Amino acid sequence: MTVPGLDLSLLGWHESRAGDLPPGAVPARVARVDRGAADVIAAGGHHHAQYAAPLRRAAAADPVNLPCVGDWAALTVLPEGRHELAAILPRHTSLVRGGVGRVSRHGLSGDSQGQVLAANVDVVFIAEPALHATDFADLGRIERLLALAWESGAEPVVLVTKADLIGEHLPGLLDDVAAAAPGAAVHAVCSVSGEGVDLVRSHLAGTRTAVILGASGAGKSTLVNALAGREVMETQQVRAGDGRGRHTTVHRELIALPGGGIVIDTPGIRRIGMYEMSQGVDLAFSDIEELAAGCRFGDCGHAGEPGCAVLAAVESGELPERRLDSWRKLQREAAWIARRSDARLRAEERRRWKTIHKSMRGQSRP
Ligand SMILES: Nc1nc2c(ncn2[C@@H]2O[C@H](COP(=O)(O)OP(=O)(O)OP(=O)(O)O)[C@@H](O)[C@H]2O)c(=O)[nH]1
Ligand SMILES: [Zn+2]
Repeated sequence: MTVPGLDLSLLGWHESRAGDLPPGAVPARVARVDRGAADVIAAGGHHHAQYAAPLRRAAAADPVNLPCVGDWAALTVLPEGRHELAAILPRHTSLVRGGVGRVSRHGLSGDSQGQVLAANVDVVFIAEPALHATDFADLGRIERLLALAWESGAEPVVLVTKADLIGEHLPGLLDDVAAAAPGAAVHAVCSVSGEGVDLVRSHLAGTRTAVILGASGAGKSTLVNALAGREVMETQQVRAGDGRGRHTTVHRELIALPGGGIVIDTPGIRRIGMYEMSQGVDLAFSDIEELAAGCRFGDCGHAGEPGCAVLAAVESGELPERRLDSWRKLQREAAWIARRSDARLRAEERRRWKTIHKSMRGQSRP
């Protein structure tokens, strides 16, 4: 008897990961997470799987260990037929958001440490409309999202969406965007006419996984639909226990595109808050880092010191002053986030020592 199986390589599975699986487990990709459980896709089909005890313990110790969309997991079947996630396989990349101080009832993310929003992402698309309201694309927002993208370890690609809206100004805008995005590809896209959609698709070749970041109204959903060639919100036939069909509407957060490639689209990624991004900021502003190497003083603050190559580049017009300001702002933001997580670590350390001291005092009492 053959069980019709899904080809997991279409979801980005590589046999090289098989060695990470514990014995008796099969690979499954996390399509959506709930408290304490996840919807996963395995070769045998879709399953709703609870987290096994060791996974719950690891997640309680550090929420970074919580399964997230895009994770590859080890799936096991319990004797009573229930599915369980035994472990998360090592992540190649992760989009991490700094702690939000949320206390969950089940203690799975009961402190304010980092939270992984998506894992094993190869490409981060940054969608910025060519025109929004009355203004052109916001270069500062592109730079900020680029810093987050670089930090994740994935390849950043900037998409200037709604390219149809600015006509002859497009080439000039693309030049400005390219200058704000050193090291990243920049494409113009119009999801309505389909122009540029193939360029977007080319970054997904070989079943790569992407996320799309961008402000509300940037055209993310329209682009996903253009890539998928259909409405992604779909009505799916689900077999109920009594064998009769029933209809449910599922919004999948992990979308396998018909032409190959996977797009992760979650509300959490859409609402971008604070992430750790100090390394990402350095990478997003590699042009300024390079210029700074030419400053006379190694610790130059680029604030009027003699022999400052960065200010000289602003003076000559090589570096837009806007970009220097944007860099300063993001560096301050990154430092603030880093300080905050340091303070959190110190507070935790203090708590731990307090507990240890308490128990030691208890022991030394006669
Ligand atoms: N002219 C033009 N309009 C577009 C294009 N792409 C999207 N739009 C329109 O822009 C609006 C917002 O698009 P969405 O795809 O919903 O934006 P989104 O980024 O998913 O927004 P959120 O769901 O709020 O995050 C819609 O009215 C779209 O029809 C485009 O290429 N050209
Ligand atoms: Zn300098």
